[in-house]
Amino acid sequence: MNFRSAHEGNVFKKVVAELPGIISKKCDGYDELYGYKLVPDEPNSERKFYDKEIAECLIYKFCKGYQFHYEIVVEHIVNVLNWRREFNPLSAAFKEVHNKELVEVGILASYPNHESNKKVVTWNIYGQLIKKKYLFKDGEKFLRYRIGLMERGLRLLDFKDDTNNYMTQVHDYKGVSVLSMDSDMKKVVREIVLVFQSYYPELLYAKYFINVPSFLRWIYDVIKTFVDENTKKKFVVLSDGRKMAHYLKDVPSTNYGGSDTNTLQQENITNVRPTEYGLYILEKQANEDID
Ligand code: HEM
Repeated sequence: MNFRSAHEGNVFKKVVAELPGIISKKCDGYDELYGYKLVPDEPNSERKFYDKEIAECLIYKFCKGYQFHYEIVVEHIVNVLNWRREFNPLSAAFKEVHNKELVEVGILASYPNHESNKKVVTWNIYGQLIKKKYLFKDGEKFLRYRIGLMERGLRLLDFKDDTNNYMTQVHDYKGVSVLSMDSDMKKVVREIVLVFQSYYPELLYAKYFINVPSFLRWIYDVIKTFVDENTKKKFVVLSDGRKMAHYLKDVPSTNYGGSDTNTLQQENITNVRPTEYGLYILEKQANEDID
């Protein structure tokens, strides 16, 4: 953790110290973030889930993301926890069964030899959805699928490791044509972009949009209007997908300019498990449902 001034260090300490009270008052006690417990366990609790170092790394991300402005940091943590309590992203990631056609286009891969924060890559092969517009009709289902993928991707990060605590994402738009984006799609895209911006701060390192022909740049310009400045700086648009190899050393398959003959599907990490605390929350919810 780096503090550029005493003020930053003080804000961080204040957030850590006051968070238990804030969460119990403003989040109905919901203290889970990306599967980790943000506040210490009760002294008499049977099971212990709190990992001080991880919790502080996560709180530090919020402080950094909101420029160590105490009120804004706290407001965002409260919003994120309340959103998680309602939306239940752990369920989207580890319990719900998503449409097979969506699952097929989201691939999680890990490249331990890559440079910092390019070690975990989510590939979204959205070009393959072009003839499947019906998948965008139910925006909620699409959103739950995409958030589930995001949460599972977060499990591959190591929040204690500065070289692997952000993720990289790739959108492959191969096959997308001029008349490809209808209003259902636009609505879904907008919603996901806003959810990522509001509830997943300081997690994206770089985002590549590949196989985007020049006549589709207008879509980029439209979507960019609802993306915040900081996120936009992380975007790279490439017309030729093979150029990906300039940005990710070990890219699979020659389609992305790599020498590896593996396909993306072969690299896909499917056996991602929830954290212990995530599992505990899911089990508790299941028991409450039975009651
Ligand atoms: C019709 C085909 C397309 C589909 C199905 C599609 C799908 C999506 C979806 C679901 C998202 C939400 C964010 C995510 O899942 O990571 C998204 C975001 C985005 N897309 Fe596309 N898209 C399409 C075409 C394009 C094209 C041609 C461009 C041009 C570069 C583009 C640029 C973007 C940008 C800039 C974002 C915002 C990313 C973010 O804020 O994280 N999209 N798209």
